[in-house]
Amino acid sequence: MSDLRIAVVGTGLMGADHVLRIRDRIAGAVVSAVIDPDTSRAEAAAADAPGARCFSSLADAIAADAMDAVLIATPGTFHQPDLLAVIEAGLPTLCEKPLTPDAASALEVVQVEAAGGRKLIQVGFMRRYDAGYMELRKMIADGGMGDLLALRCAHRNPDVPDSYTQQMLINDSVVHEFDIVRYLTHSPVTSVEVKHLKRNPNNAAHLDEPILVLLETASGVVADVEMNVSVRFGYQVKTEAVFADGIAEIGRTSGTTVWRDGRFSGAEHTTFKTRFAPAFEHEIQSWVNAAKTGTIDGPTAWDGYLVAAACAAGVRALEAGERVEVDYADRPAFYA
Ligand SMILES: NC(=O)c1ccc[n+]([C@@H]2O[C@H](COP(=O)([O-])OP(=O)(O)OC[C@H]3O[C@@H](n4cnc5c(N)ncnc54)[C@H](O)[C@@H]3O)[C@@H](O)[C@H]2O)c1
Ligand SMILES: O[C@H]1[C@H](O)[C@@H](O)[C@H](O)[C@@H](O)[C@H]1O
Repeated sequence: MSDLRIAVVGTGLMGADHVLRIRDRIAGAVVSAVIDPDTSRAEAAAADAPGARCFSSLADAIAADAMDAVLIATPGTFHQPDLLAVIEAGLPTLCEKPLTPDAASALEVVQVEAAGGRKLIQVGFMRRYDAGYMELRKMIADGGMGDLLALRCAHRNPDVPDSYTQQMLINDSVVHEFDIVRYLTHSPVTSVEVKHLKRNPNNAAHLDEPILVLLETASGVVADVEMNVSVRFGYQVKTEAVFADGIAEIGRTSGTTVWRDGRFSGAEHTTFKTRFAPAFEHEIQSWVNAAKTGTIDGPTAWDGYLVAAACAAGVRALEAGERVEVDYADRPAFYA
């Protein structure tokens, strides 16, 4: 079978990284088009992808029949029109998280996809492809450690761009925990509460963080998430699962520890690019394999909608300072 021709939409931090990954690490696919209104970025990405054509809009690339599948890596606020366009064009698509930044526009994507009768949209919740999270999910399902009582999560970023807003603490960052908590527990998030921790003086003036987010699932598991985006010294995503008969922890270090001069030291990641590199690779290879048969293999648009609905409650909880119940639309039979 010939290589899958992928158009990468948005060639910023994430899109440029995906271009290199597809070129160097993914089998059976090539980057055939790069799309960005910022032509210098598109050209820089094209230079990394032999044979790729540059476009300034997805519409132009679709009109030129430049791809078999699409990888959307633009900021979430730009996702919805492109998602509707790829559904209309029948193109299997991997869309970086969030599906869209609000529940109403996410639900519209779901409804349009369902009406078209083909699952074409996969959402980039790459933690589902991380070895640690996969092992933890299995451990929870196996039940060998007894009931799962709680999840204790830390999500720490060294910094964020100037364009990062207070609401993005929830719908750009904790968005990952909204998905993974449901994935780990097989149970939807039903309520959200947010507490402000003591403000970090290192953060930008418009950000009031770190925050502590409490997610409760229908099964009664509470997950607490320390969301902290100005730690400066590293990137860390870790989860401790508290069971009745033991504790499991994933994500603490990136490898070798050294014992020297009476002290232990070890490496820690400084970016999601390395922390989740194997997960991104696993995610994209699975998606490529499925896209070659015209479908997807991972979190669906419905998963993206559920997270968007939970994030909407999260933003209300952040702003109102009170516990907020999540309001979900009924699941269309198409996603049963
Ligand atoms: N899974 C992860 O861990 C992870 C990590 C980083 C970013 N992301 C996601 O990836 C996406 C991109 O984030 P980023 O940090 O790379 O952003 P970025 O700002 O670095 O890059 C975005 C690029 O998109 C371009 N763009 C904007 N509108 C466009 C349009 N309509 N068509 C084509 N290009 C357009 C911009 O010019 C820019 O070059 C976001 O959805 C973000 O949440 C995911
Ligand atoms: O877009 C990024 C990305 O999703 C990272 O995985 C996450 O740690 C950051 O908080 C977020 O801003």
